[in-house]
Amino acid sequence: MTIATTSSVSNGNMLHFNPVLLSNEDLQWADLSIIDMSTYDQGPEARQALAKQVHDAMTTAGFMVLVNYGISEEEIQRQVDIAHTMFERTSVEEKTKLLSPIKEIGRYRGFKMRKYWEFEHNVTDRIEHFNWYRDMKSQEFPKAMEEFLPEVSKFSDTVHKDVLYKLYRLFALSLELPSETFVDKHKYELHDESWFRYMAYYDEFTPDEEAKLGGVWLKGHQDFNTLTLLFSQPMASLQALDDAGSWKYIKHIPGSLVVNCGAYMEWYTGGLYKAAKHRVHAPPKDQRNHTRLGVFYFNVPNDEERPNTLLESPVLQRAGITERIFELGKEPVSKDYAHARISNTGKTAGWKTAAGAGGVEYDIIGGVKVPLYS
Ligand SMILES: O=C(O)CCC(=O)C(=O)O
Ligand SMILES: [Fe+2]
Repeated sequence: MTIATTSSVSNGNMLHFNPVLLSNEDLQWADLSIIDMSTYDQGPEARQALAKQVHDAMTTAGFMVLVNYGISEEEIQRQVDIAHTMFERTSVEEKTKLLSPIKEIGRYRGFKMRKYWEFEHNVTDRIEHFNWYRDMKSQEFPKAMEEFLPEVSKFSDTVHKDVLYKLYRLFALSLELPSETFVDKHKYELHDESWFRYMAYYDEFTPDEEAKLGGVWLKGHQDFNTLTLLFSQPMASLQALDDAGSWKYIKHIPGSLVVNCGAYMEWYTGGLYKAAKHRVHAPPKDQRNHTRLGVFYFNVPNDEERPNTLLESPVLQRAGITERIFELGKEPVSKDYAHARISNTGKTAGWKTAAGAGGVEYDIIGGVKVPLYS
């Protein structure tokens, strides 16, 4: 068994996480659009050009990479350091006390410990995560995070009210919808099941376990939420499935933000925008034996929203989309569907089935067909 080494040095009250060095191996990279947000406030033409890029990225891979979006590389590293400090300094007893009520009520707030998700051939995951709501007063945090809570709160607010809202305004523009269409469905002030996450993948499968999983650390899937924001990390590990059926690594651009289209955005656009098919694979040899530690935001609509196709979009109309994904009034309710998806992740037959390369299995969750990719 390999021992995952997480190199860290102490900096006052804080541990510093040393990210793995970039790989020198010749890897197959996904060809994703890079969107430079520095032009967002440079007038209607510049914004229209960004919206066009969003449209093109979302109608193809369902992935895009933002640069110059207002959060620096240092600020991301600071969040990773807080995550590292918190994971290292929180006892198993405290983590157990703050366990996510995943099974009980399908909610992520709190910790998911390793080995909870069940994958192929009876192998369980090696992923630990801690999740929080943007209304941070509504939950308990581990003690080791307490002194950092004001800055975590500031970071979370900026991600939602600045980065995400700008993105939603670009999405609306790209669909020729009123500017606040998506902002109004994902209001900062209202409650929903969106979750921020610190997520650690420990490189500690036995060779036998890893062989049973074909080197896959998290099976190919689509996120169910509207958009996922993944702060880029140096370990080559996240992969996108391209149209030719090949998995390609997503290249690290320091300080960038990987944006992933989820199922709700696919529903809102009647399938015009594609929920990104992605997975997490073991890194190349020169990045082994290092923990992969990242920061994420998974955004879902406010609790009472019922995501369905926005047929009023002239872009959808021109694309010939005339039917809603759900009959009016039969759409899942955001808070209920989140419950169904969260409680079933890593637990259904689809997650446990080894279909072989290129295979797709389906679970039915909340009446919706949910694919998993091998
Ligand atoms: O770890 C990553 O980069 C992606 C994680 C992921 O796909 C998920 O949690 O849904
Ligand atoms: Fe995902």
